[in-house]
Amino acid sequence: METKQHHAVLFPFMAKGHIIPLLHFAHLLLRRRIHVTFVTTPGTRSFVADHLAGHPSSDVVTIPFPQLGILPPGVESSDKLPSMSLFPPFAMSTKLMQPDFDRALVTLHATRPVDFLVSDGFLGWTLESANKFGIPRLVFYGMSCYASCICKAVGDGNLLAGADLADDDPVTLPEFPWIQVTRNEIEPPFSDPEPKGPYFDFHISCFVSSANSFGLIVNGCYEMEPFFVDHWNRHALPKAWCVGPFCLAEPDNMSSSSNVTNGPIVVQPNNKAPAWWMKWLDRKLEQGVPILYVAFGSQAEISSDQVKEIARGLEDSGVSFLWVIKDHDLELGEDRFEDRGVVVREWVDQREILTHPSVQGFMSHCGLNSTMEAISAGVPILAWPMMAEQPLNARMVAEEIKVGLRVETCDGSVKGFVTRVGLSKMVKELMEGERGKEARKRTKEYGEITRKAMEEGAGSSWRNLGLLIDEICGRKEA
Ligand SMILES: O=c1ccn([C@@H]2O[C@H](COP(=O)(O)OP(=O)(O)O[C@H]3O[C@H](CO)[C@@H](O)[C@H](O)[C@H]3O)[C@@H](O)[C@H]2O)c(=O)[nH]1
Repeated sequence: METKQHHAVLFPFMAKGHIIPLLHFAHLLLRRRIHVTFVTTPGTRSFVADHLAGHPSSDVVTIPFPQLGILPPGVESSDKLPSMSLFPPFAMSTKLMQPDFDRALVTLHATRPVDFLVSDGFLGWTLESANKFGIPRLVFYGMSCYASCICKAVGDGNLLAGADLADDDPVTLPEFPWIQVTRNEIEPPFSDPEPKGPYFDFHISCFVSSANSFGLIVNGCYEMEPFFVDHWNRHALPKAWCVGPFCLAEPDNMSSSSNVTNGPIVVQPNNKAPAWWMKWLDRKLEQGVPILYVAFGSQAEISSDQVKEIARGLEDSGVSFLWVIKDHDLELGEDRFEDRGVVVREWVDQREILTHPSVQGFMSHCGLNSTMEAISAGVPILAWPMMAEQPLNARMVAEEIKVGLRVETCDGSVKGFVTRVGLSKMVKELMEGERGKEARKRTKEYGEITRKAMEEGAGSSWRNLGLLIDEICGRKEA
């Protein structure tokens, strides 16, 4: 007997670090035979469509990105902003998409009733849209429960209120006395002694919408942070559902499936020629040379002085490396690395790199996606957080689950400059030292845990997603 195919609408915030995990999540839903409509803007449509690979149970719907005078025309993804100082107006301008989104939802709902909406935490206004149609909303913030619990503890306790608190003074969290944070580790406006202003109000309205949503989906598994998941679910709303790591979602390449229950499944062959850096990694594997992968996500801003110092530090370390940089023009004199290190100035398939057997370490800014991709590949991290909640992810990595080490800054501040000496010392420690060895062992253990969690049928994340779908779709049908 055929069962009704459920329909989910997914609407990420316009940033690669937010779109990518929801694309992976889309594949998790497609594997459950749920029809997915992915909402995005025209400028990111092809990126989204490529990832969904024309899956017949998926659609891509675009709505225009609002054009505000303050933002450069044509920028529809925060990683394309010329400066992250434009992030607040970029994020706030998404509110102007509501009328178009509402119209899109009317059509979608009339054509194929929507069972639930998954939308980004930054798109708080989508709760109101969903409520108009009685559609339950799941929120995705792209944060671990560890980081969410710390942010909540800091906010609820007003812990950074003291005007005389210096930026690097440690503050102990009463709820988690083994954790200390500094003002420099919390993103403005929340690090201000008295947070206020339109961007603060914007976030507060997003938090309120989030708390009033059906649930929070977490890009991680319960076993990675059980204490913090339980803490969140006892003291905060909405309920957190650990259904990841999303990067372990296998694409469901169905070529034909209008009849979703019994449709033939044809796996499309991967005809892509390997990128030159993957061939380089293969060669290094044959030579038995371990590689440090160096990358800082899609939107980190690093000064050219700092980039040049990274080059010197990598050179001094004697370690072999593959370094992806966003700055296409900066002159680094790469020839001096000879065959020991390569610099890639293109978009790479990061997961493909991290799962290559020659990659034995990852110097990372600790965006949550990169963190989860490294852990699930069993690659230990050299944490160098740059912005957003990355300092908290770095704490989780180095102190809580101990799957990595941290770079040393010249003044001990999380925002401090990293010299060639500090960098090469920690690179060597990660790749060759005892602490690196210990972190590698623990990362492999956590990698195994994450893979088990995602196992079809038995894994905790797999089962959680099943329970969530039953609950949310059941509610709709009741
Ligand atoms: O050449 C590249 C560069 C990046 N990526 C991918 O892009 C994503 C980047 O995400 P992430 O590592 O989380 O970094 P950001 O882009 O910086 O992510 C933003 O979004 C994350 C999720 O909310 C937050 O944790 C970060 O702090 C925030 O900066 C990852 O999946 C990478 O694999 C590639 O595949 N190829």
